[in-house]
Amino acid sequence: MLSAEQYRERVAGLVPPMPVVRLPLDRCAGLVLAEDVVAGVSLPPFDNSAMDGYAVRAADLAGEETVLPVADDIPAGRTDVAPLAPGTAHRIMTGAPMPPGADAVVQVELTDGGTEGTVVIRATVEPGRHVRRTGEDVVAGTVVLRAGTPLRSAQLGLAAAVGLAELPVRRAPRVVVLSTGTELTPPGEPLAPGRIYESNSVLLAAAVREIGGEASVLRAVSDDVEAFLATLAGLDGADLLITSGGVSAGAYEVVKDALADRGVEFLRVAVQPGGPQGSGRVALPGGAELPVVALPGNPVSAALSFELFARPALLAAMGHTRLDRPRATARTVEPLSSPEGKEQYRRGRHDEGVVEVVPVGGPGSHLLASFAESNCLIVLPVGVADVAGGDLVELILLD
Ligand SMILES: Nc1nc2c(c(=O)[nH]1)N[C@H]1C(S)=C(S)[C@@H](COP(=O)(O)OP(=O)(O)OC[C@H]3O[C@@H](n4cnc5c(N)ncnc54)[C@H](O)[C@@H]3O)O[C@H]1N2
Ligand code: MOO
Repeated sequence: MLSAEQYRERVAGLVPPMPVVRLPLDRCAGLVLAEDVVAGVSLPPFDNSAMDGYAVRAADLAGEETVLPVADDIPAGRTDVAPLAPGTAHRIMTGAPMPPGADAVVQVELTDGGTEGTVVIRATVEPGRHVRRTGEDVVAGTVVLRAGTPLRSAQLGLAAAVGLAELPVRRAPRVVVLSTGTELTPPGEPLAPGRIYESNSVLLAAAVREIGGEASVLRAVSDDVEAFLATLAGLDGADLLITSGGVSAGAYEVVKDALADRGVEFLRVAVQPGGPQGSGRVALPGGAELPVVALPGNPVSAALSFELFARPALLAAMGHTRLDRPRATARTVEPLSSPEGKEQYRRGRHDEGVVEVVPVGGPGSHLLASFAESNCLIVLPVGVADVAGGDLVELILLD
């Protein structure tokens, strides 16, 4: 039996790094930058005003009130800005280029707001006041975003600000999710006796999309090996197949029966939930090799197996270097027990400061509602059988 850590390493090697592609900015959110990006322009690209007001020479202002002639009006976007003559002011708007010769801006609230003719300025200012200097934020020719940076809104805004329309990224992995089980009925349809609604494919596809992957769901296949193998025929472009169900010890273990002789190893991992697992590479009818992670069918087992094994593998393939969720320690308000020799993951809700954690529901891997209610996992490592109320436990923070 492999430990959770050993199995995680095995699955990590399954999905190769995604190819680098150039994508328009609006398709880059959630992906990882593949190359350093150099700014073609400085930010700001020119000295400009930080306030609506008047561009002046600071030395021209003296005493409580100065009256200056207003020689020009500079809205943002103007490109033909005349120099400021000594002893005059230009009305200027936020973001407009500073006129040559001016060294400060007086905000309009400190003036009489005069436009034609003259302005009365009721303040003095130091040189540089309310002027945003060229290159203060970014200097043209320098690296603004490093390879390996996860691209979120702030990074994409910066790329656009330095004039880039697209970025080199590792493309999203294409993950096919396939759940198996003759008992499964798609949600929305009437439920016959002995059947249950299919939920794993919805949960797993959402979990793939949450980390920026592309997920497509194949209709749940029945426990029929031929039907299962037939679905593999159309999977040439996929980067990973995630199956759920059919991997344990029963008489109708469709995934195991179909794939055990085709490159997928089925084994037990010392975790609960998530004991029975399968992983490997399957040769597709077209000749390509498809990485497969075969997860157990119990809903919480499938979810946790994705969390512990498939998620880090996909994140690494996308170019992420931080593969783990944040962890914390907190006091459990209730006692907990765990099967010896297994790493157990209990569901819990921590309070805002992550001081205390309330275990939610029991350890059973069918308890999907308590999983949905939780915002963390409580890790009970191998060797820990009993934890008393008030003891410190390690948490994986999910929110
Ligand atoms: N004799 C043994 N029986 C079982 C063992 C074992 O070691 N010996 N292991 C148990 C553990 S632990 C798990 S986990 C499950 C894993 O079983 P399978 O991966 O073969 O999954 P199934 O039998 O197909 O389903 C298990 C359970 O989950 C429900 N299920 C399956 N798929 C879905 C889905 N897409 N949406 C919602 N619910 C699903 C299914 O109806 C079953 O109730 O095996 C134990 N048994
Ligand atoms: O490993 Mo199973 O996932 O305990 O229910």
